[in-house]
Amino acid sequence: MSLTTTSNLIDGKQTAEDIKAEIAAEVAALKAAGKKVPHLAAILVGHDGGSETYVRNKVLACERVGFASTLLRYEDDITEAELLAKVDELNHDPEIDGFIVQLPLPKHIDPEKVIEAIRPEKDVDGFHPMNIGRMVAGLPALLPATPSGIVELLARQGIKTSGKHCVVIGRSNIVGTPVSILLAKNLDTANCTVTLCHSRTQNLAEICRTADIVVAAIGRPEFVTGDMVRPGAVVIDVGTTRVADATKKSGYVLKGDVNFAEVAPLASAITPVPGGVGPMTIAMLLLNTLRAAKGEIYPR
Ligand SMILES: Nc1nc(=O)c2c([nH]1)NC[C@@H]1CN(c3ccc(C(=O)N[C@@H](CCC(=O)O)C(=O)O)cc3)C=[N+]21
Ligand SMILES: [Mg+2]
Repeated sequence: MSLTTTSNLIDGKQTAEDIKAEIAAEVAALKAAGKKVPHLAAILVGHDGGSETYVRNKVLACERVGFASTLLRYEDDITEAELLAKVDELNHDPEIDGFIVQLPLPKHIDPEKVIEAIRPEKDVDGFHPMNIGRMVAGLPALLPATPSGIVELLARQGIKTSGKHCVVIGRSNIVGTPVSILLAKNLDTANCTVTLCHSRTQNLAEICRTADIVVAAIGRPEFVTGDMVRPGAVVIDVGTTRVADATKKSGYVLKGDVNFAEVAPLASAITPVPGGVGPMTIAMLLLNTLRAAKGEIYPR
């Protein structure tokens, strides 16, 4: 066993802690100036285990940085009309600076309708078409948290992106599509050449092997295998799927979209699951809430 192992692990947890410390300092300054602290609300419908964990982590993160937070819980038989009414209450509540509706929602509720009902100024998930449209147009916007977290993580790790070929796998509205747009932008932290791959892509493995940076956002555990990654590539794993495991006290293990055992030895840098992209998502949600509270994007 070597005593001088250098790790290629990208520490998303620590980077998220750094961002939270910066936010906490700003909150302290707001407080000192006699201003109200940012207030995030989260709507959670039903009892999905993953959603419970993520929302709990978001509330804990609010406490950590000095935000106020409110968790609104509803049973999964809430009607769409009732949920839309709750959204509108939050839209008009001057105490609430930003809020999210945790996804997925029960099948009888149309998530697009709920997202469109959120006032763009309070849409700290950055999912509203107004924020997506402004992002695409390069206008100031509340950016979706996972995509902006990935860009921020690469930047803070000193990973060069300009001119690099980035292959994004997955085209969801939440991750794949927006991260491909952000990474292609003419920004110091982006400027990539982006290829967006999905379930209909031909020669996926071959395309992946041409990537300097791979972003895996498919939602299928261990989808990216060693033969798909060029030695020296940077690998960003967005997946967090709970896979049943009777040997664990929780009854499950968290699996990324990357076969870590095969890919980590090849990669120049790789995000672990947990402790990679997930904590960054939460840090960027807090940053959006701070921006919303300060009226940075949509002046009040
Ligand atoms: N309206 C909405 N906004 C979201 O941002 C949103 C959503 N719905 N639905 C689901 C996805 C997923 N997501 C994660 C957030 C944190 C972790 C996270 O903190 N993960 C920890 C591990 C947590 C665990 O132990 O399960 C980690 O990777 O280290 C993961 C996933 C936000 N999402
Ligand atoms: Mg993660």
